[in-house]
Amino acid sequence: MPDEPVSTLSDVTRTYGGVPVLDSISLAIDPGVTAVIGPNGSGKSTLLRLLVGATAPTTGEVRHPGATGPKPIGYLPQRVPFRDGFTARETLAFYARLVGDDPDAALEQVGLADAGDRRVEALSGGMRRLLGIAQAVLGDPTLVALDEPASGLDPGMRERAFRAAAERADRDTAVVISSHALDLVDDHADRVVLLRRGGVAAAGPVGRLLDDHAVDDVSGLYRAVTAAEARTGAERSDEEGGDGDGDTGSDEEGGDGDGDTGSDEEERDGDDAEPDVHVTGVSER
Ligand SMILES: Nc1ncnc2c1ncn2[C@@H]1O[C@H](COP(=O)(O)OP(=O)(O)OP(=O)(O)O)[C@@H](O)[C@H]1O
Repeated sequence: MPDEPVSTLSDVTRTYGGVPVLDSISLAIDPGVTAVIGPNGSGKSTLLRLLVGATAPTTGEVRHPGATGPKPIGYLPQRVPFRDGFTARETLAFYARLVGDDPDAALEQVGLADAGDRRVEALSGGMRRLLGIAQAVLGDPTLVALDEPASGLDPGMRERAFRAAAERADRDTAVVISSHALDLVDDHADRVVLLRRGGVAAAGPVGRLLDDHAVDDVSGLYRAVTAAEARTGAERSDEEGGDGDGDTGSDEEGGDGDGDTGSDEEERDGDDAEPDVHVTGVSER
């Protein structure tokens, strides 16, 4: 395994309307599959956007010491903007030409070989997602960041999408996947980053985190960490005479709220009343 991580975030804060969405995060992204999990609105998409350079940090630094090659970074955004009027194959061929890759092999890999002649606007939402994954991994990037690749896919396809993504990871390549599909995270992730209220609540190899928290799977880890943090928040609120935020439930099934609709200048609702229970600066290194 190379000594240097593929990417690093050093003390990164990202604010919207002056409110930190991610607060002083430090992470090293090593080769392998890293799953970014956490409740709706915890900053998963923002973390991926920061990683790929789609959003600039407000403070701190994102670096890519190990991301190399003609296309160092591949990215599947939460909503994929393909241009209408072209077929799936034509769409991929356009991007494939830029990096000398084979569009048909890419279609095959995500299970869209039979849909190559269909226009992108006629594809189902799930098929567009698969096409987005195929586009993201064209050119064999060293850092692949996929935002909710399994969202909207049927059981067979979500497994296929995750497997296709995970297979990209090797001793040089990091695949970072944000997802609410904790069963797939269990099956395919080497490491987990669990975001919670703007901070990294847990990060590290899956096996080690499960041992540390005495749980059997990633769902158990999610529940253990979010419940422990909610308790901490309630304790703090008791001490401060407040009422806590009572956010103990899992948001895994809370749909795929995208929270990614506005410009960076857009103001969001202030939530300053939330107890500040971030565990920041957890690094895998
Ligand atoms: N461009 C933006 N302008 C204003 N606020 C934003 C912007 N992008 C994200 N946010 C806010 O940042 C917070 C985190 O959003 P983000 O989409 O990163 O969370 P998430 O964990 O990916 O959520 P989900 O699981 O619902 O997709 C949310 O409160 C969201 O409203």
